[in-house]
Amino acid sequence: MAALSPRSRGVLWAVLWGLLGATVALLVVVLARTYSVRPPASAPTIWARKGERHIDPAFSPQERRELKEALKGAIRLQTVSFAPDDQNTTALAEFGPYIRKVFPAVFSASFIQHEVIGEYSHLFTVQGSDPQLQPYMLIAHIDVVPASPPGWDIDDPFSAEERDGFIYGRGTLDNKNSVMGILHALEFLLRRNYRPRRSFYIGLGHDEEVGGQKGAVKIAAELESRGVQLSYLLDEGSFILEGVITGIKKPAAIIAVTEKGAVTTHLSVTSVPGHSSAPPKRTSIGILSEALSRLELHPMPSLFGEGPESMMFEELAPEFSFPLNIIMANLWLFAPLLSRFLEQTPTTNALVRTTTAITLFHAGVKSNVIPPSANATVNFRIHPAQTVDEVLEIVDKTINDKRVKIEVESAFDPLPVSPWDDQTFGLQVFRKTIQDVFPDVGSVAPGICIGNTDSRHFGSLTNAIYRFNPVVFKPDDMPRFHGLNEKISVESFEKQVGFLFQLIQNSDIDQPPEPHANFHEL
Ligand SMILES: N[C@@H](Cc1ccccc1)C(=O)O
Ligand SMILES: CCCCCC(=O)O
Ligand SMILES: [Zn+2]
Ligand SMILES: [Zn+2]
Repeated sequence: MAALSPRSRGVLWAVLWGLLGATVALLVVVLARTYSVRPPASAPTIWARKGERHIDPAFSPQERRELKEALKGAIRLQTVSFAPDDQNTTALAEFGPYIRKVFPAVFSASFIQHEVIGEYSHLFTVQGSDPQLQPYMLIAHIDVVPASPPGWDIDDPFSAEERDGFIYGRGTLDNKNSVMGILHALEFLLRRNYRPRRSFYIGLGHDEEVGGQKGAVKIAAELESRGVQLSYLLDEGSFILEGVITGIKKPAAIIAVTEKGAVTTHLSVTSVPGHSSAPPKRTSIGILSEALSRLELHPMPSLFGEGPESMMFEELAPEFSFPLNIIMANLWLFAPLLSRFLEQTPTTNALVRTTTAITLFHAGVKSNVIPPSANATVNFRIHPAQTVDEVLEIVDKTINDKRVKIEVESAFDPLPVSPWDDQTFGLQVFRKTIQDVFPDVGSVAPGICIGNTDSRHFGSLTNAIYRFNPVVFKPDDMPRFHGLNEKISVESFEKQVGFLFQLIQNSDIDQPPEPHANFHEL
């Protein structure tokens, strides 16, 4: 220091003080955002409804047996979708008579209209006593993805076998639990002479797993032709996460306010067939395999923090203990650090970037014939901060091989982000109902549905589209989706029905009182 000229010493002191000032300022901002982050808006304590008695979701032992057996019967109907034009239509056709038999009150109520749409989908219109109240909609899907016995703990994925308190079967989580849960909640309310004030629709699509073009699309078009506008729509797509988000102790209800986009590409390479005894330097299989490997080895760029995923972590910040709470409340600063951690597992990596999944590969005709062609399908689920066009441009640049033909089978951009503020009616109802049925849930936060759902077809009927099933979801549940040992505990299913039983009643109030107001019993 002494060796420096007075002028240099002055500059150095200025720099040091400047750095200190900047550090202090940064610290103030970081701590202010952490500790001033609004605690998760808790639902109103007791939700008063004008002049109506509230019916508690207390189901008799007989009713609990009944709802369990009804779900099992639905699982046993193998309503499998293989492709848009390849479904088990026999089972789909049986589903209508089945629910008519299981839900007599729903099908006989004078104020409920049932319609079959697109041959195998179902639309119920439940006419409320107060036509002034804007209707809402609950949707779910009847169809399931295929399942075969190898790898399952039970003999038959469609047996609905009950074991250790769980009902096993394809569709127990995705999504017959919601189909049967919605109808059973309504059935139990009707048996208690309940008539809703606010009208609502129930839409049960029969081809969600293959895009929904014949079910949900037609239901939405029919309601649009009737001029229907919805106060909110609730579909599958997210859960009550327990032990899934590292660093959070209490269960967190994540309500997906958007869903990723998707693009399904078909890659192909053609070449001249010939005798395998005199092979060319490269075959179509080798060329395509190399292109696919490039896609897998060069994941899409991290966009973490540029979409609504940051809302989720900021809303959850108070649930984290120090120092994670500081990181979550300051993603503007720590997003790169957090994304490195999140990309370690498939489910959270799906929040960080557009995902790349090579799902089909067909090539070759015989072991001694040079393959005339090689074909592959790659399924991308697009991060909310990216578009179909941007993804396709990156795919083209990554493959960088004119011998590989790239075709788009289907594509749609990420969905709009639904409202998430204290004034949003649906959100108020969800918070209240979650508090009613899952009092140990520590927070309710917005999220992204990493898969795609039928709800994306209803954007012309409302902008308040939410994806959430009130089922506690643990780390070992994700692989069950479209995978092995799909199962739901009897307790979880009963609570799902209880949630829907409450949701219908809680949706009956006029408009939620100002948020954070004190609510009181009647
Ligand atoms: N829900 C399924 C099927 C689906 C695919 C693409 C669009 C819509 C639905 C999925 O997310 O994979
Ligand atoms: C939880 C994500 C659900 C995606 C929609 C489906 O696979 O039916
Ligand atoms: Zn599915
Ligand atoms: Zn589903």
